[in-house]
Amino acid sequence: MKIVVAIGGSILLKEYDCKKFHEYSEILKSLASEHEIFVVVGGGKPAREYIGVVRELGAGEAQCDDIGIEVTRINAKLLLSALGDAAYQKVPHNFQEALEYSATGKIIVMGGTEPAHSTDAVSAILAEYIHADKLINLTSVDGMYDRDPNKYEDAKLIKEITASEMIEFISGKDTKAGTYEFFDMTAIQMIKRSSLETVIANGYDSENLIKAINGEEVGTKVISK
Ligand SMILES: Nc1ncnc2c1ncn2[C@@H]1O[C@H](COP(=O)(O)OP(=O)(O)O)[C@@H](O)[C@H]1O
Ligand SMILES: O=c1ccn([C@@H]2O[C@H](COP(=O)(O)OP(=O)(O)O)[C@@H](O)[C@H]2O)c(=O)[nH]1
Repeated sequence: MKIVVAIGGSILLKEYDCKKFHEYSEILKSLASEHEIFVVVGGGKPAREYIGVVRELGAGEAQCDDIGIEVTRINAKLLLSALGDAAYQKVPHNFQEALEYSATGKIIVMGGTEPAHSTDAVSAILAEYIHADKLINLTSVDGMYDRDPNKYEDAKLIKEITASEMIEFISGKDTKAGTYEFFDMTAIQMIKRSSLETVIANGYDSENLIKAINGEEVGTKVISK
């Protein structure tokens, strides 16, 4: 299978250390013996901190996004360091480059592309671009809830949702640099139009990636309609 894995910066850089990079590099290498793997890495706390500084310096939102993109690419480089020879050692800056580099047969790792969306959107566009079989989005919570689980103790996990329902849910949410809500609109629209099989799961437990690939019940399944 061709699989796009989005790993939130909140997972890889919860602490500023190499543990999660190592853990994911081992799993991705073993998956790559059977599947074609593309990874999209988010910015996490470092991106939000840098965006905060440049915003204070007077930068507009698109420029703040640009700083965020740079940070996602640094995170992508860190994962490339962990993956070594199993990955193509250059971060694609757009989808065409990602496709080009994948001809090497190696794991591809990228960050952001252009302003006005998050890496969730990058992963969904990439999945459409390369005709992926599956998109797996690994984030810091167990999936999509009926409301923010970090704010509401009684929030309920949604096991299955259609892309159309998600669009309704997310419309009107904040879209400032560094704070693209849980899932951004562009990402969901891509999932809807490309009939992409998508799972959102908790990336703190890297076993969830294997479960999602094997079609076991984990996190939230997004149905593309
Ligand atoms: N309905 C929701 N379901 C799940 N998480 C939500 C929801 N609304 C807001 N969140 C928040 O979204 C956060 C995950 O998104 P984000 O911080 O962008 O992570 P990532 O680094 O994985 O992109 C969670 O920590 C959670 O607090
Ligand atoms: O293609 C991209 C990817 C990222 N970003 C910026 O980089 C930040 C960090 O990316 P991430 O996907 O981690 O966003 P988050 O979900 O944390 O807002 C985002 O908030 C955006 O400001 C962007 O503008 N374009």
